[in-house]
Amino acid sequence: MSTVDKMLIKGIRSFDPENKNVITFFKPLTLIVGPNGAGKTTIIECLKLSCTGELPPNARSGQSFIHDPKVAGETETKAQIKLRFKTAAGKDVVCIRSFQLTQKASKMEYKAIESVLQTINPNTGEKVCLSYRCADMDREIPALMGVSKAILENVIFVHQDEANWPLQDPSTLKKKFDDIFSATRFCAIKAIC
Ligand SMILES: Nc1ncnc2c1ncn2[C@@H]1O[C@H](COP(=O)(O)OP(=O)(O)OP(=O)(O)O)[C@@H](O)[C@H]1O
Repeated sequence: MSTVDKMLIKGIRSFDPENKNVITFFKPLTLIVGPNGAGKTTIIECLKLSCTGELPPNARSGQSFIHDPKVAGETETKAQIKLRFKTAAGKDVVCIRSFQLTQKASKMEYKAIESVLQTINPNTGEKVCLSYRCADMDREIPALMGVSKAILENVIFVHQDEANWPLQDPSTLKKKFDDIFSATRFCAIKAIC
């Protein structure tokens, strides 16, 4: 079974860009407790983004997900999420995703600037790069974890704003079930008697 070990968050929502906030996850369970606005949802959002590449539903294409530079009187925030997990095969893997939010003349500009997926050689401790491309990482991480992207997005790290999807309209529900059960990978067979 794959396990999430540690996550570093810098410059995401209320997480300060100047400090390295590290969350360590414990076995068999980690409870995240805190007052309203403390950042509990942000932790789940960062786990989901790290594993699937998907921004939260209320992120305004990334702009409201990155710590607002105006809070510190700056014009730019550099943000990073670093996730360390063990694959289903027991290998240590690190995923690093970096972002930037810049105040331009009339609007804020969000950019995903670099990403890297590394594995750690257990004998030497040396880091070996598996991928630099976001699209490859978004595919490779669920495969390394042994969990589909649809399960990570809709079940394990489901966002609180989207948690009622089982009660949504029939077409949304069908699409989610098709994704979860990979129905689109199989051709439909209908028997007529
Ligand atoms: N772009 C941003 N820049 C700076 N701070 C932000 C930004 N977006 C959101 N915040 C702050 O981040 C915090 C978001 O917290 P989050 O929703 O993760 O908290 P929570 O612990 O899940 O709260 P609740 O219990 O109310 O669900 C809030 O305090 C909000 O004001």
